[in-house]
Amino acid sequence: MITKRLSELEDEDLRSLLSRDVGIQDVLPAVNEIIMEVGSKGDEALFKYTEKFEGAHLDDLRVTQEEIDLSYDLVDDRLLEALSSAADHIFYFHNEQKEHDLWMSEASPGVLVGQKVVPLDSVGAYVPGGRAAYPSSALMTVIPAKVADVPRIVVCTPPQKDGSINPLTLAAADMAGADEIYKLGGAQAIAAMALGTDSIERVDKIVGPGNVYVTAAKMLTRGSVEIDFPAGPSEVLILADRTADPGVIAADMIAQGEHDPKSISVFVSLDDLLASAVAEELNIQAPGAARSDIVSESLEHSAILLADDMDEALDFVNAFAPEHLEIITREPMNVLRSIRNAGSVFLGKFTPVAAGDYASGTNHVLPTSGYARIFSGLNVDHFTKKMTLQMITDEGLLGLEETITTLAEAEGLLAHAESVRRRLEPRE
Ligand SMILES: NC(=O)c1ccc[n+]([C@@H]2O[C@H](COP(=O)([O-])OP(=O)(O)OC[C@H]3O[C@@H](n4cnc5c(N)ncnc54)[C@H](O)[C@@H]3O)[C@@H](O)[C@H]2O)c1
Ligand SMILES: N[C@H](CO)Cc1c[nH]c[nH+]1
Ligand SMILES: [Zn+2]
Repeated sequence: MITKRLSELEDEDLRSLLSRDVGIQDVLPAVNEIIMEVGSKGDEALFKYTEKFEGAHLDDLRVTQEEIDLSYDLVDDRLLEALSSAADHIFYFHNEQKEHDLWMSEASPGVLVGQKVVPLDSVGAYVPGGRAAYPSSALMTVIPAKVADVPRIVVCTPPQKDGSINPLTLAAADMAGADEIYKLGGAQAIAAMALGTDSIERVDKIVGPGNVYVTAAKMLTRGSVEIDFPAGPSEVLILADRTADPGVIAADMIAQGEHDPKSISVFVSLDDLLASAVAEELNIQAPGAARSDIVSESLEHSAILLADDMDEALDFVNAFAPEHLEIITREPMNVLRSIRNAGSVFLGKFTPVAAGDYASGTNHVLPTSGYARIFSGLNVDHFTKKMTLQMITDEGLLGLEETITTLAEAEGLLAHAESVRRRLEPRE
């Protein structure tokens, strides 16, 4: 764990914090081999890798309706209620986020311009399931696709050793509205959805989080398929002043660390005493964490950084571009004004990342490794495309004639100019 003043960070430490190398480069050759094999051998490769990585021997990858029905029987009612409450909030938020299907507006007399939003034909949602089961990610990936009205939503998630899918994940995928569910994980799942096999018809776009193998596969198959963005090992940056509770900050760092040994938690403190108190709290809480092995590996490459003032802290936050940003200060909304790069922002001391992970309704599939500089988290727009529209009257075209013909002639494209003039000439 790096514990330093921001101004005293070595260049190398700063570079490594900002670049967050989670080892994608190291796994590229192995992942590429898996993708090539799925491309050449199809289902045969999928069965082979499922046996190798999940230890499950399968004859069929598609989940049956009986298995879906059984999953509801296997899951406790209390869990189903929690799923359904989370789903309600996620539907609410994404319905609010949805753009108008169609609009037209008069740019100048007789010139109507507009836009029609159209859902993609098919999407594949990857739902992780290696070190933990992620029913919540089934809701987060399928619900926005449903809200966008995508007609074919495919889910892939790794099976357990006995060949079944975690029943809560299965119930969540079904409850959210998945049309096809496959027992398939890792790079082989991404390759199957991108390239298609006898069992799985290819999709137009793949979304969803995953470990380095999944993220590397999404990056390598881009070209055959569109992807959302790299959503790899989870991360949090907490920015806090002396009003914050050190025990809460440590708990939130540990919560993110329990996802993956490659997860990273950074605390930027505006107060020296608070920084030491958080370090102490981490020492107390981390050994007792349920997944203490994963947490301690994650904390090794995490950091507590001391800022001299708010400006220095904000420059670092924007350069780091965290997946999750918690702002626990006296006036979090004031701080928000200066934030440009973060996947999702959690404002105030009663707003833990876990609320967004499960229940408040915002999406928890978010860009990691600094990609929040250029990508937005998963949202309804990821499942749609926009067609522009125009409808022009004779009066409108007359008003545009001079601009069109002048520019068309300047480009030497005289037929363009003629296509306008011809419409405006009186017919004999
Ligand atoms: N950024 C986000 O939005 C977000 C959201 C939720 C979860 N996550 C992240 O998703 C990840 C989930 O990871 P996970 O491992 O639990 O599940 P996972 O489903 O992503 O990965 C499991 C798969 O990895 C493959 N795999 C494992 N070892 C391999 C090897 N040596 N070679 C090739 N393939 C191998 C296997 O096929 C296995 O099915 C975590 O890193 C978590 O932080 C990110
Ligand atoms: N924090 C994860 C996103 O990085 C999402 C998640 C799912 N379950 C629990 N947490
Ligand atoms: Zn989480």
